[in-house]
Amino acid sequence: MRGIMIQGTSSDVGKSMICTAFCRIFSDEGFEVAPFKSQNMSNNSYVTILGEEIGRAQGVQAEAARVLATVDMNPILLKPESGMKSQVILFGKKLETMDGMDYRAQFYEKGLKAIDQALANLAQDFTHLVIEGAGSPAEVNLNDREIVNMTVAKRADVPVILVADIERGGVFASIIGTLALIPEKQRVKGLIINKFRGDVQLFEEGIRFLESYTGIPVLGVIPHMDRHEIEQEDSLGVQAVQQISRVEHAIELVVCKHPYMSNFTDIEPFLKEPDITIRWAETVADIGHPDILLLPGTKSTIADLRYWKQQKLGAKLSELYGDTWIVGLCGGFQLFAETLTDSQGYDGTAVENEEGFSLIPSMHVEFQKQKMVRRQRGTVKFEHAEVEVAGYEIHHGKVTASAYPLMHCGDIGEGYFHNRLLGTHLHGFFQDLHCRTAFLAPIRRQKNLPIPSPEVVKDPFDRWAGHVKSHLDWEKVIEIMEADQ
Ligand SMILES: NC(=O)CC[C@H](N)C(=O)O
Repeated sequence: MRGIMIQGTSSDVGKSMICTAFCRIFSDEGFEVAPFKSQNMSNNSYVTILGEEIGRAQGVQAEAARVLATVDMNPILLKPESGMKSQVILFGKKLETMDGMDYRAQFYEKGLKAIDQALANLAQDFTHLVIEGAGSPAEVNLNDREIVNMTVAKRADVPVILVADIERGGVFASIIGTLALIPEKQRVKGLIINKFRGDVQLFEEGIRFLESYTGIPVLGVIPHMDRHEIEQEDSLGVQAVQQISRVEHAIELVVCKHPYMSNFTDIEPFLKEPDITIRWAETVADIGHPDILLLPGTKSTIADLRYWKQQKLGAKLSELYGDTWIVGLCGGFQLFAETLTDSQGYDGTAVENEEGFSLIPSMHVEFQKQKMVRRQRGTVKFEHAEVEVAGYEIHHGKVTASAYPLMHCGDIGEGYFHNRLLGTHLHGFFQDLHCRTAFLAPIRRQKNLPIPSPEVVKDPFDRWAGHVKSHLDWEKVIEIMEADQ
């Protein structure tokens, strides 16, 4: 099998997004291509159609490649939770919870085996892979135990393209420093300068310097793209999820930033609405009096509940209730319960009976061993519209409360919607344009904002891939990929 690996000079240089673009371009050109990342560390996961968990980025990249996402595309997923531990997901299934030391000591061999197995499985269905690295490949203290960068490039026997982010500065030093420290430097066959702002021609001299100093071609300088509308995956991307609207009387959306927040990709769809200002609240004092207060998912509901109790969020919620639209997604929804039970600590903190914020009468959450991982769809009745929504669930908590269900999934009620309080276990709820528009309609009406009619925009993958391709020497990329190592 052939392929190409994208490594970065550090985290958040845009590796995932470059891989997404490559997946779409290869797919356009008729390659049988799949994304791959050996190990992800993220609380944003993607649910495959078989109800297994992988990192969101590989799920999204599979969509870009127009193939079904499978667990082989991301065999190892670490989901950080309370107490400095992580839940280890192997081939889509929860294995165990470990701290970092144990993980490193016990998992290395198992991890390598999983990677080889996944690569072999992918080779049966695909001819080419777009492989994403993680963090920096130059963490010299980890060289003998790493299973995310050069180890993977070697095992898959693919060339590497190194991506650097010019926005954060130090682009020359980060490229040259990385090349000086990594093992297998000869695998690096190309460089990409990402997130460029301004006139690319002004960087000509920079390109010449890099090429003559390193002997490696610069394959392209990719200008920053503001509204690409493709989901971001790791928590560094959270900074990007905020927005100041220029619209007068804009809708104010405040998001509670739980210490163990997960699935923040649920908030990204609101960035597509130019009449919404989005702010984060780390403390109750940050909340103010917004139009919408959103409590996202959390890896450790009880731990975050205790954090917010200390902050006296309960009193704030009572003050806002009935006026502000209060939205809880997954763990955020569970916070609205009267009581929560986690006898065995499946959510991270063992407790028999923890009092919740009691916004929903007789709602009780019980955390169960069995993790509910599935895709779900249902019908939601809003004030003036009934919409079909599809999303996915990932939670241990089972909720008992049936009054005012938000939606009907067949004959089963899910979530809660009454008196401007909305809660659901469904991630991806606001991703749906029709659902988002119907939810926002009464708020827009009240604020005298125009209600847009949902229009279908150009496929964001096509737009992003077109942008990347037009700034790359694409023929050279193919040549690098098809050459023998
Ligand atoms: N994704 C989430 O928000 C999960 C909520 C909670 N930690 C559970 O497992 O039930």
